Amino acid sequence: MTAAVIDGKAFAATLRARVGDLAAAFEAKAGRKAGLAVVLVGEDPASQVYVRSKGKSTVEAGMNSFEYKLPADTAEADLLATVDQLNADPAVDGILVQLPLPKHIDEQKVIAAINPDKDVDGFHVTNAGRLAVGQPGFVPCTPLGCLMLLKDRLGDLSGLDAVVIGRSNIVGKPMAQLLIAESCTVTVAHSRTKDLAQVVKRADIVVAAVGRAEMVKGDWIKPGATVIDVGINRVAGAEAGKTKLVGDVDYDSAAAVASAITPVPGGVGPMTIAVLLRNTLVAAYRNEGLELAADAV
Ligand SMILES: NC(=O)C1=CN([C@@H]2O[C@H](COP(=O)(O)OP(=O)(O)OC[C@H]3O[C@@H](n4cnc5c(N)ncnc54)[C@H](OP(=O)(O)O)[C@@H]3O)[C@@H](O)[C@H]2O)C=CC1
Ligand SMILES: Nc1nc(=O)c2c([nH]1)NC[C@@H]1CN(c3ccc(C(=O)N[C@@H](CCC(=O)O)C(=O)O)cc3)C=[N+]21
Repeated sequence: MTAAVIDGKAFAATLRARVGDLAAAFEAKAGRKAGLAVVLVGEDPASQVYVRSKGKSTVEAGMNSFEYKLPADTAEADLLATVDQLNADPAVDGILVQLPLPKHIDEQKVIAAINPDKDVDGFHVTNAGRLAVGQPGFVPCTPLGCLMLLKDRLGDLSGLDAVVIGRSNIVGKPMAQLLIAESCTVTVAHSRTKDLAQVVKRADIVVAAVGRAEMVKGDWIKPGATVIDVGINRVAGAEAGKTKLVGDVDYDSAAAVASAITPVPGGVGPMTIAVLLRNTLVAAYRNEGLELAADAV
């Protein structure tokens, strides 16, 4: 079998277009644009690329982008003051503080400072709790993007065996919550999991969010399974001095057995940004007390 390629880039473009239409409708009703503030502390080149890309997509979708670039030695108190200022700013509907933060800053403290109703990353404990108990709130962008791709491909997920590899607060755990809510039978694997290959072999759905280049091999995959590769790993390329992006899944061997698979790049990554815009739009409607149909976007 040669797996179908799940085109996250194309799906994300469609989602961004829908968000753009609704952002224009929001502006007409509210008399202002929806706004996303992105805060970057330090000069990590990969983070700078993401932040630039987020800013560009935000403006393209007809929303305001407010970028805050703070030096790497910014004091925690000053970052918390910036978050407070954004919490109080009515032009800002969504706040994203790019992670990871420099070592001297307590990430949990910063996330806790964000108003949960502006927490478009869905990282605040209030939103994690809402997801866990099935209340409306903000869901982290990457796992929600993965779920959209899965539902688009498979329709009803109920009764399917899903294995999530990784248990981080930003990807693995919320991904597992979403799949439980879809009535999958969910296994969460991590670095202490025994016989990972055998665990993965059971799965109709494999979500790999490990951070280890090409770790998941084709012979771990059940024939016909759907594989979602969240990993973004920069490795040495074929040409000397050049690098390339690879996922957490060994693409060629997995594509030979899976029925469908996301590529890296062009899979989950573009979905993350599109869902961020979607969450910002939803935040804007809620913050203005305007109706937005649950299935609008
Ligand atoms: N496409 C996108 O938009 C995004 C991509 N990413 C990418 O997704 C990947 C995961 O990110 P994130 O969740 O933040 O990473 P973390 O490092 O926070 O978590 C990695 C998880 O993988 C587990 N793990 C590590 N090694 C192994 C192993 N050998 N076998 C089994 N499990 C293992 C860890 O287990 P333990 O808990 O036991 O340590 C941990 O739970 C990264 O490649 C990241 O770049 C992340 C966010 C967005
Ligand atoms: N508060 C916070 N929220 C995040 O959502 C967040 C974060 N911090 N820190 C870093 C991770 C990582 N992340 C990605 C977003 C887009 C791509 C993406 O668009 N990737 C392209 C390739 C881009 C390239 O070529 O480098 C793709 O996969 O096709 C990847 C990774 C969001 N993150």
